[in-house]
Amino acid sequence: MATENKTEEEFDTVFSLTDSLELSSHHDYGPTRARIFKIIVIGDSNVGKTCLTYRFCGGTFLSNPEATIGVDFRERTLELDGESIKLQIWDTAGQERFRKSMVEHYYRSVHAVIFVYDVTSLPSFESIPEWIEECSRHAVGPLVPRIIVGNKCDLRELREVPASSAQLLADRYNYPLFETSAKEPSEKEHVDAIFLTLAYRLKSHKPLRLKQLSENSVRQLSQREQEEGLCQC
Ligand SMILES: Nc1nc2c(ncn2[C@@H]2O[C@H](COP(=O)(O)OP(=O)(O)OP(=O)(O)O)[C@@H](O)[C@H]2O)c(=O)[nH]1
Repeated sequence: MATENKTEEEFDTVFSLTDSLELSSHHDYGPTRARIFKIIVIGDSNVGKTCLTYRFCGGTFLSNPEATIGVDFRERTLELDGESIKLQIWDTAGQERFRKSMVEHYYRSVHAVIFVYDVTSLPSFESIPEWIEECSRHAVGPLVPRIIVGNKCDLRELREVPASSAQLLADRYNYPLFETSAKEPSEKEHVDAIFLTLAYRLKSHKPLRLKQLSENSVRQLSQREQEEGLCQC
């Protein structure tokens, strides 16, 4: 899906929804009685933020997305243990020129953050600490769950970021790590698992057992490593 400039009216609608979330935190219900959670997806340009969110919300892969300008919004409602949870996903622009006027809005009342890098681009991985730092600068609280995602695992020959380096970074921050591909149809469940992990965390308000999740993701990675050779996805 091509991203496009949002009209002021569209932004106002979303921001007023976000403002209302701010008033009562996690206990907000939309008209369908679903609790609504705002998740932002951030990372360098071209790492696949739009494709990942579209894969989760739309089910398919966007082969030719345009660069995101400002922010794009997608939603998906999940039924978890008999409860409706609506994830409002903010797909943000990676390019500085398309994001600077919007940054304050991204971080306002955020419930969870997904940091994305591209496994075929070392610079995009090296930027992750800067994105984490930006989050902290915008007063995203330490209890707001965060996940690191390495995308484009299907490009096996082009991988520049070893899974082991990514795991070291994830361990340093104690965030779960997922590696996946928005493109590979067989990875759809893995993409869903990223968002589901956050949804369960937000639903339960319980601290994530980060170490365990981290170990699980390593186990998944190494199992796949054995199965598929180089690529961990
Ligand atoms: N091979 C492969 N290509 C991908 C994958 N995910 C995204 N792409 C491609 O990478 C390019 C950038 O994808 P986007 O989703 O627009 O990246 P973005 O991070 O949203 O970029 P900005 O909007 O500029 O911040 C597009 O050409 C996608 O088709 C993936 O998992 N595998």
